[in-house]
Amino acid sequence: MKIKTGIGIDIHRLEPGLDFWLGGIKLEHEKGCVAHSDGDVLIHAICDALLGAAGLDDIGVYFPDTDPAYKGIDSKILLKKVIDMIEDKGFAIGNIDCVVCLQRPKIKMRTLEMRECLSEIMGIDVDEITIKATTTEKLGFEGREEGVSAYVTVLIIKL
Ligand SMILES: Nc1ccn([C@@H]2O[C@H](COP(=O)(O)O)[C@@H](O)[C@H]2O)c(=O)n1
Ligand SMILES: C[C@@]1(CO)OP(=O)(O)OP(=O)(O)OC[C@H]1O
Repeated sequence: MKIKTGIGIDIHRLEPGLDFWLGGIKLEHEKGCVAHSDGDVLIHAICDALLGAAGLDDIGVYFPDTDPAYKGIDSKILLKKVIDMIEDKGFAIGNIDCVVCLQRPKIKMRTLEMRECLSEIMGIDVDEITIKATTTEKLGFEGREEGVSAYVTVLIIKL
């Protein structure tokens, strides 16, 4: 049995008047992520962690932000494509651990919904996905509510 780990980080700018997609669900907030896709920073970090663990390249290589095909795309579609890619290489997901750095809004009451959504796409038990949230105590770009960052580690297994 071969075990591999991966890490993924993504950051997006927050601006007023945009939808705020996070972990596959839409949050109620006056700002949303500036992006080529729907800007789901958590899903993008999960994709990069999975791709890295499987020895593949990063999300922007497979889904370039210059390609009109991905304009406004639902990041859940990209995640499904990444799952297919790692499964094609013979890997199964062990667990995924995530941290979101976001000053506002509070998201902890919605993380179960995110985990359920992601577990359905990834075909893994909801307990294998953990999502933590932290403000940055008003420090840095997250603290100034200029942006949001997500940090993800994964473990994948080749039987
Ligand atoms: N966007 C956020 C940020 C934090 N939380 C929850 O609040 C707790 C306290 O946050 P600190 O930044 O003071 O550590 C944190 O542990 C999260 O449970 C949140 O829900 N949404
Ligand atoms: C998802 C992709 C593709 O639409 O674009 P963005 O939504 O801008 O997101 P980012 O995390 O900057 O890069 C990955 C991309 O190539």
